[in-house]
Amino acid sequence: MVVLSKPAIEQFSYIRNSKPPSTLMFPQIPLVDLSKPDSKHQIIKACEEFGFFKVINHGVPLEFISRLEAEATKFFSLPLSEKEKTGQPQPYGYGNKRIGPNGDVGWVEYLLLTTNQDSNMLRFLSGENPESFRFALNNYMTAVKKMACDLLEMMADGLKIQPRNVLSKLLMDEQSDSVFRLNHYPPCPDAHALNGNSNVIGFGEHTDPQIISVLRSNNTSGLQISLRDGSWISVPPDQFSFFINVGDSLQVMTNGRFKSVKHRVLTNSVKSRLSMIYFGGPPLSEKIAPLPSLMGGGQSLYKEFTWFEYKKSAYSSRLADNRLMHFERIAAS
Ligand SMILES: C=C1C[C@]23C[C@@]1(O)CC[C@H]2[C@@]12CC[C@H](O)[C@@](C)(C(=O)O1)[C@H]2[C@@H]3C(=O)O
Ligand SMILES: O=C(O)CCC(=O)C(=O)O
Ligand SMILES: [Fe+2]
Repeated sequence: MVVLSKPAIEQFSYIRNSKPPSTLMFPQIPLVDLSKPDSKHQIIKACEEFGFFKVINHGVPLEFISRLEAEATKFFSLPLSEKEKTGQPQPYGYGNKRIGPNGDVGWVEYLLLTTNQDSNMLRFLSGENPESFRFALNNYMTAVKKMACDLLEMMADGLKIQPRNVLSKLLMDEQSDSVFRLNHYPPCPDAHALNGNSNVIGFGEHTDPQIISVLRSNNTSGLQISLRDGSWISVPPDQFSFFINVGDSLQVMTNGRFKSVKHRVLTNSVKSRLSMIYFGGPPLSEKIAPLPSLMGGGQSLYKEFTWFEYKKSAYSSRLADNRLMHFERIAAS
């Protein structure tokens, strides 16, 4: 990570904390225990109320998680010139502070990869031992994709939709346009010194455009989600669990019954944060529309569009923009 001088750090956005961090902690993040028989109902409730939940007893081997964390830590510890050999994230590669193509910045460096075998995402990797990095990525991504598909099937069951693979088959498709991201947020010690009671933005507020996102981080706090009333709550970190985001596409497919969750990451002044996120997306040609059984005889809240069209529009937007707004159908009065 490039070390910024004080004037340069001022280009980052700050969040002023009105309350001390402890009172911002919110313990009631929905918790889904996949070993319990009623977990599908918990999932539906969480997707409707928060668009977000935490998963335990997930079945992803801890060894896959710690192996990838070790490889990612090694990669981000390389000199900048080495990391840059991976190529710029256009759209896949190594990125530093600039997020997306439209001027967003954050106190973060990252690796963005496609999971599509055809595109041979792993050729983007550089570093000392790309083979062991590839191996760790493959094991982790296979296990997390399987969990994402299991969750989507439980959602279909809970929503009484048949066949139960109606959502998961989009991730299983060979042409699935899924993405994998490793984010490294170095400590940002200058934030408090410069601005007193405030935090620097690591990753600005946004919703994820895909169907479902599966996030795992180390034990450093920073992730926040926005509630319906617009307030932000901190998600206590848990390195042994996964956090699930409803994406914009799943909001549309459930005709607004599930809500995509607005989230952001604040930097920590002492510890670095490392997160790994699988964004499960459909094939580019897939039509994103409400599932017929969720229309209840009513109208779709959204215009018809393909994932290609939505992605194109998303990539011409800023991080905090409401991307779904352009695809909402105006209700006839
Ligand atoms: C500013 C942007 C970064 C982003 C593409 C976009 O134009 C708007 C959506 C952003 C987002 C958020 C979720 C994922 O991290 C991501 C990979 C995605 O699919 O959409 C990022 C994009 C990115 O970093 O390129
Ligand atoms: O790094 C994190 O914890 C979340 C980042 C995020 O929301 C994203 O990459 O889309
Ligand atoms: Fe996100």
